[in-house]
Amino acid sequence: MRAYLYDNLDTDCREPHEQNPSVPVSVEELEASGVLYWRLRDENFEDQIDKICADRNYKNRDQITVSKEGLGELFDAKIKTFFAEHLHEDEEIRAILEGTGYFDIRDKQDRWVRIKVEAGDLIVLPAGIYHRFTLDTNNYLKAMRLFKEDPVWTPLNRPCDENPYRKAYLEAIEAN
Ligand SMILES: CSCCC(=O)/C(O)=C/O
Ligand SMILES: [Fe+2]
Repeated sequence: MRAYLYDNLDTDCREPHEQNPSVPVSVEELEASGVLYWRLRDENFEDQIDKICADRNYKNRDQITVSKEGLGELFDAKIKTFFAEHLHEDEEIRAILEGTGYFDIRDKQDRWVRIKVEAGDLIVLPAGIYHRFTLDTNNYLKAMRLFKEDPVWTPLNRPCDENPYRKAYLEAIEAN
């Protein structure tokens, strides 16, 4: 995982969009925005996932392959939905199994922070954070999705600042 400020250029979102010079964002700075990150080791990948699930009460899991082959005729629509700035009323928890991609999150100052993920990365985006996702130019990512009960992945597109989960998120990071 590597995180940095996004350059905000209006070109292909699958390009890196790293500023020049780059402005790196640390795991601690991501945590200040409520984003959690783990690096999972190959040797005991499953054990580490199981432990995080037990600690954080994630009871269920499934997998998604974000690629033309994996999503078939839904591919174009899904890619568009993923990259529209949105929030969810539950955490978005993804363990990357194969491939690469970018999660962009809005930090406390409402700047886009780009998080490059690859196999072995586990990321938790809190409920209420504005974010988006895109593949990179490799056009392939396979992820495990973890959730507590039933998944609540309905994307609520910005603006939805009156949403109670948005308000709770802002209060939580201010208190942080
Ligand atoms: C990498 S999983 C697909 C992206 C997704 O589920 C989502 O909600 C993006 O914000
Ligand atoms: Fe999302």
